[in-house]
Amino acid sequence: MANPERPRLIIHDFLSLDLCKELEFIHKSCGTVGYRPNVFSTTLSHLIATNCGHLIMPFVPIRERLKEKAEEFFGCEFELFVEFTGLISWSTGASIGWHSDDNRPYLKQRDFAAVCYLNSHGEDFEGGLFHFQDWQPTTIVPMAGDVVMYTADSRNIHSVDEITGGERLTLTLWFSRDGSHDEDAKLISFLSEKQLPRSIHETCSFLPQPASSRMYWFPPDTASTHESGFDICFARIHAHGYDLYSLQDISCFSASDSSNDLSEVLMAPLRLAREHEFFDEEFVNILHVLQAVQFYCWKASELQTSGHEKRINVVPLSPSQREEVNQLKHVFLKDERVPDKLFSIAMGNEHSQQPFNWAHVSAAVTAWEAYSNKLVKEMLLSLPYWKTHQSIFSVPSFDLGK
Ligand SMILES: O=C(O)CCC(=O)C(=O)O
Ligand SMILES: [Fe+2]
Repeated sequence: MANPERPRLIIHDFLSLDLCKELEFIHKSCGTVGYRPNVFSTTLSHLIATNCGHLIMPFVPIRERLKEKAEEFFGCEFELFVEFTGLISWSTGASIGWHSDDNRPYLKQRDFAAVCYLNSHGEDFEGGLFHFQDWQPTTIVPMAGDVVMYTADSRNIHSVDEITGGERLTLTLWFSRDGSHDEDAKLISFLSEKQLPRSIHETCSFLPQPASSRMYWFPPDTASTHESGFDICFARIHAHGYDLYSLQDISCFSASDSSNDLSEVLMAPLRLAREHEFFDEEFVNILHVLQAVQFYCWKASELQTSGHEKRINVVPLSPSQREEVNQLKHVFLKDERVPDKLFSIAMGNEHSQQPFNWAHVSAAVTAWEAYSNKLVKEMLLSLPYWKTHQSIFSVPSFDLGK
């Protein structure tokens, strides 16, 4: 029950499991380094920076529902503003001690928090329980679809236990009463500055572009060296059992040589390999590969039954190609055990448990293009309304001419 001294709210099943899965897809195909050790995040501005502004669309109705709920529950007679929206994943070893969410001078504008759990304790991860320091409930067991809302001040001191296995995922929002911290205005101006396609018919409008400097992860204790860091996209692709085959001559790169800009290789065309063969279709860069792989994981069960008949071209790797594949892996993953531990999918119920089939990967690429195209179209139609109102909202389909 509402306690005026400890204003907090727990709502079960606020988000559908389908939506949780879609947001998981977005995070795992776009996420970058987070704000704490072993934490990864996908902010809306990061999506725009990687030419994936269209992936904001699934967030729009949820942000509205959460804001409405916060205003209703916390009795705000006035409009709240969304100060931050992000997908945040916590891997093995991540935790946070007792704190309030406004506990830094630069966080004082935060008035309320909403944390939506997108996966479940005991199924997708171990550890990671949420605790309030006092008053009920003291412990919240994260379950997909549930939301916890609380004031960001010292009336709601809380902590998160260390994650001991798997990857815990949340959608986290902070709300502010201060309009100068409205995230929407910044996002709209960022979106407007980007070279957006003039129309959906412009080819490749949905192709992602890696933001190189932010896609590289370093373990907290060796932050200044390249020795045990790894590329996040590469690591996620690897965690699903794939390798990458570059069309570039990579013989000049070596794991210990940081004088070459290694990340260039991942910005260039790549092919997807698995065991002793590769799929002879070109992906424009590593983020393109990752989005296709994660889309396959998300939609695996539907793709299995859709009877996709497109001809696919799978080629055996020659011994020298196999060597190049291994060399590339060594450059970008270094010690494979570190990324495998952070992104282990052993606990998840992803497609690793279903028989692998290149035809389904091919079907996933086609389906991913259709999904992305649909969102690009919706975003392009919505943007003029967002600019006019300086607010990101679900434009009624009547206004969009649907
Ligand atoms: O993920 C959670 O349950 C809460 C995270 C948290 O306390 C924070 O990010 O400040
Ligand atoms: Fe917090």
